[in-house]
Amino acid sequence: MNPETVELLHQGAAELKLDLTASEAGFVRLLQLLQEGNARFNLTALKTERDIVLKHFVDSLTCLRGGHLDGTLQVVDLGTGAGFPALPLALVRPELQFTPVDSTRKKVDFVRATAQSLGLENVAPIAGRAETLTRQPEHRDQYDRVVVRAVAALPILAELALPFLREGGRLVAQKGPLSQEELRAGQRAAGELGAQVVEVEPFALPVLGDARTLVVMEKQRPTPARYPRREGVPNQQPLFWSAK
Ligand SMILES: C[S@@+](CC[C@H](N)C(=O)[O-])C[C@H]1O[C@@H](n2cnc3c(N)ncnc32)[C@H](O)[C@@H]1O
Repeated sequence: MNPETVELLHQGAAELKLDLTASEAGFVRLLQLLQEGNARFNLTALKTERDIVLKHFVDSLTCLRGGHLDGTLQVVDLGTGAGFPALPLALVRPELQFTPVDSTRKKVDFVRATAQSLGLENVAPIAGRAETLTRQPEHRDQYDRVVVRAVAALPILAELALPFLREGGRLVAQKGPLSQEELRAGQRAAGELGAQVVEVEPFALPVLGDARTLVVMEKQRPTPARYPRREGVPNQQPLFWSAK
């Protein structure tokens, strides 16, 4: 990582009130592993150091806003792709135990190998679809948090994520700008699935200023057994949402 990019990483983190001195070497290595992975198979559309550092690393760290990930927690990263937001969060929060989930085995293999290479013992990825994993007793109602970035519209996320959570657990969804329609559908879906939207916080991505929204849902009752519907249905027929 060139010195200007290292500086941007620290500048972005400082806007989030994070000190990355202890984890800087991990981020430098993560960038290298991502670029090597990209050369072998197309892992992420972002290729430049600056884009990866600001739009993957710093963007992932914004999930820490609001303190929803404070403590010793079991956290699913739903639709982790190449490991976002789980890998940057795991680098700065060793007390969080991450289960990154993705339906694409190739991506999960990359995240596992990368976590091993970084010496991250708090990352244990699994391959599978949320609709199927949350039908398994070892994954349903088990986790304290689900984090998610860039996977689907809110009502779809609610159906895929809330079944992972224990009562009192929270879904922390990092989104772009949010329409009133999507928010309303998300609120109705949350209610249907046993949860409530407890926070909607618009903010600007550090350094770049791009619009982001952190949406937090808290699970208050068990999710009805009929959810999630079978694989693909939450995306094809989102609850309370036709604008997709
Ligand atoms: C656009 S990528 C986002 C990756 C990553 N979260 C990020 O922010 O860079 C969405 C990922 O979600 C995964 N995904 C979508 N639906 C899923 C489901 N139902 N269960 C598990 N993974 C899913 C896809 O395979 C894909 O890797």
